[in-house]
Amino acid sequence: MAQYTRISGSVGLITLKNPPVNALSAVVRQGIVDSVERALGEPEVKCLVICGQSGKFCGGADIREFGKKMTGPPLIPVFHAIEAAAKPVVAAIEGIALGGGLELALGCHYRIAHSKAKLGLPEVTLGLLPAAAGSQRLPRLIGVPAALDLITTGRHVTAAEALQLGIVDQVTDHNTVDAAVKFALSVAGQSLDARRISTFPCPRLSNLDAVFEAAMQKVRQAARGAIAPVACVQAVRAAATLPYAQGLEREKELMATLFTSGQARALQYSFFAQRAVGRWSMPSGARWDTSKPKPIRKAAVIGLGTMGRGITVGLAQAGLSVVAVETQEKQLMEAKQAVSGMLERGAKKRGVSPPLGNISYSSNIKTVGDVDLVIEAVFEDMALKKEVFQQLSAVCRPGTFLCTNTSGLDIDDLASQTPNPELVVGMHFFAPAHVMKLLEVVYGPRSSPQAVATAMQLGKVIGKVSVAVGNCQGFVGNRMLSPYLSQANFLLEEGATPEFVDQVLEEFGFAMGAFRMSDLSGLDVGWRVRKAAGLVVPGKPARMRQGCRYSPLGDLLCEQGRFGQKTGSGWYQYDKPGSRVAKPDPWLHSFLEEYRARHGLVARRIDHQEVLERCLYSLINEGFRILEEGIAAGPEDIDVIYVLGYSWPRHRGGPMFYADMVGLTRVLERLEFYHQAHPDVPSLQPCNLLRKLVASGTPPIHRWREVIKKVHSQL
Ligand SMILES: CCCCCCC[C@H](O)CC(=O)SCCNC(=O)CCNC(=O)[C@H](O)C(C)(C)COP(=O)([O-])OP(=O)([O-])OC[C@H]1O[C@@H](n2cnc3c(N)ncnc32)[C@H](O)[C@@H]1OP(=O)([O-])[O-]
Repeated sequence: MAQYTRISGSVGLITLKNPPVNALSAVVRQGIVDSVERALGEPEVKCLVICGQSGKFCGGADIREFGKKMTGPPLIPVFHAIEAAAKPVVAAIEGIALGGGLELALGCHYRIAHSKAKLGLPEVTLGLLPAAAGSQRLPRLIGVPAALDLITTGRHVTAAEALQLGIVDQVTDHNTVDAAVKFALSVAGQSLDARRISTFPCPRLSNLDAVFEAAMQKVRQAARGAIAPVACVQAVRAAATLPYAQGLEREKELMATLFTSGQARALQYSFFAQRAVGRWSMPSGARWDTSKPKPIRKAAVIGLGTMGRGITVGLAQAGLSVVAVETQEKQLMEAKQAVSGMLERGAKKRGVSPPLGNISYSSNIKTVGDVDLVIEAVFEDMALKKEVFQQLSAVCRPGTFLCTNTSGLDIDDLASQTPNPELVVGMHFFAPAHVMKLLEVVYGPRSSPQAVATAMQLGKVIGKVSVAVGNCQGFVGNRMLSPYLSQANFLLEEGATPEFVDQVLEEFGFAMGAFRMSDLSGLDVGWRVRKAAGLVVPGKPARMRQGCRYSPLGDLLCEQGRFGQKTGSGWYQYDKPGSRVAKPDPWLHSFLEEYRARHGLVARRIDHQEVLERCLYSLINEGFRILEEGIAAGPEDIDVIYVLGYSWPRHRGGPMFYADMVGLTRVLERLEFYHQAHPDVPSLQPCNLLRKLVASGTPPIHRWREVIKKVHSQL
């Protein structure tokens, strides 16, 4: 709702009340209309102030209403009524003014912001554009280049930047509503002719075409198939070239296309999924709302390689006290220098001082005796990790949580090295650990709910989106990647090239195709895992392992020392070791030809559809298996992992959302087709849960949990 009160007799105060972010729901919109009308009708009222309750101005349109039947007054006329008012209307912006929230403020005659407020038009991140006249008013207020930047990136700006850009008129460190009331009284009675943004001409640009061409090129490059950023540029162009009323029409047209697009649905699903993963649950019945985390004040990181350094930086930046341990003195010194550099660069960017004092460095593991939680981040080697866990059990005080940063090793096996396995959880960070948003929190069968809650909470404190998942080979992300990569390899055996497979996957929206990504992460990583799993056995029949089809192509490249970018060659060739520019490699092409000839394989023409379906559907099928086994609690968990950790195109929601969009019946049919053609590839065999979902009438994704629950109850 919107509450109307009178302040100092002559100020009408409208307070938006719709927790948690005062979104502009139908009731709020109606409340604004009624309150404005009332204030304008009261002769004693000289001016109006609009604010939001609980220190939040407004988080924009109510996203929960999208896709439902529209009720209540539409936003544009509401904002026009405010702008047309004969009494000054001042927006008192505390906390946030985002999307429709900022558009509401732009409809007001003046804007006063608290110094800690954040403002922005993030609609593009939801697959939309600022369609309550934001795309038309903002360029008129701050000029085309600045508006293009804000609208196409959706970035939030601080109050200070908003003041500099001319979005707000005043910034205060004190009570914003008081400041706005005072300000409103000071301008009461003055002409408002120069305050109505919709009447402003858009500032002229001599190089208009060049500016828009450059903007379009930039978004097309960054967007990888996303349509909203392109529509945002088109809407701003309308503001720059058309009268306001026509610009609004164009904005409406563009919004209509976006609103009904699958991309907007995917991005909005992704928004809610990222929040839903915080409400985790375990098959044991333990849940986020019944498991209390223990506060962590002091943590230790063991092993200061690339991952350990990033984790140390993340913890220190979040204000925690960190003991950073590396047993070799020389490596310890190198790590200290690297960590300090990372902290200094990060602090410079954020305009704060680097939290160097939060970290104490040590070469002695005994120094972690008084910490609340340890994150072990030594080399991915089970024997080494076990040794470290045994040492930690001896030196840590009782009750210390022991976490391991691993991308796939058995958490329970490690936990068995300690007298208190309930205190052990996995924390799978993604490189670079201080930058990547994703954290897989892996619980073993003996991890306590409190240990999981603590790791999840710690993830939140250091700015991660944490997803709780069960213990299995590769957890969720890497386990699903395995059949995807296998298919990519099989396609090469059958006639494709790495360039073609990557091109198809990149056109789909991945930042990098399977082979470019493998070259970047290092081919030796998977080789080591396959060796440990007993798959790389010289002398075995080359293309079968444990009764299933196996491609040794990656192993053969590693045997040649081709580990990817770091060695200057892998699936591609590079100018020099470490170079990032991948070039097709004639050597690789002849190697593939020889390989096919040696194994009697005849290259055939493989089309886009086959590459996409085999790579993606096998990955999705593994996702269904993961859900069936209860390793992930719901499809949102998998989708968040893939969007944040594996560069799955955000505008496609995630693999499970994509399956829903394609249609589960179609996914099932195609998997059946490919499994018939490749009966020795078990990952192409449709899993039970997928069959059950189809049999139960292909419910939409938000209802899958009901079917999953039934499957679990039958087990
Ligand atoms: C043809 C039709 C014409 C339409 C006209 C277009 C109008 C306009 O241009 C479109 C928009 O405004 S688009 C909108 C543009 N605005 C945006 O894109 C802003 C989106 N929001 C954000 O970026 C962040 O939530 C904040 C920074 C606001 C708070 O961050 P934080 O402090 O870390 O908190 P948190 O954990 O993130 O959220 C807490 C709870 O609030 C919930 N919720 C949040 N916003 C919501 C909303 N607008 N709505 C509903 N709910 C919203 C959120 O789900 C969560 O619920 P849960 O049940 O507890 O899980």
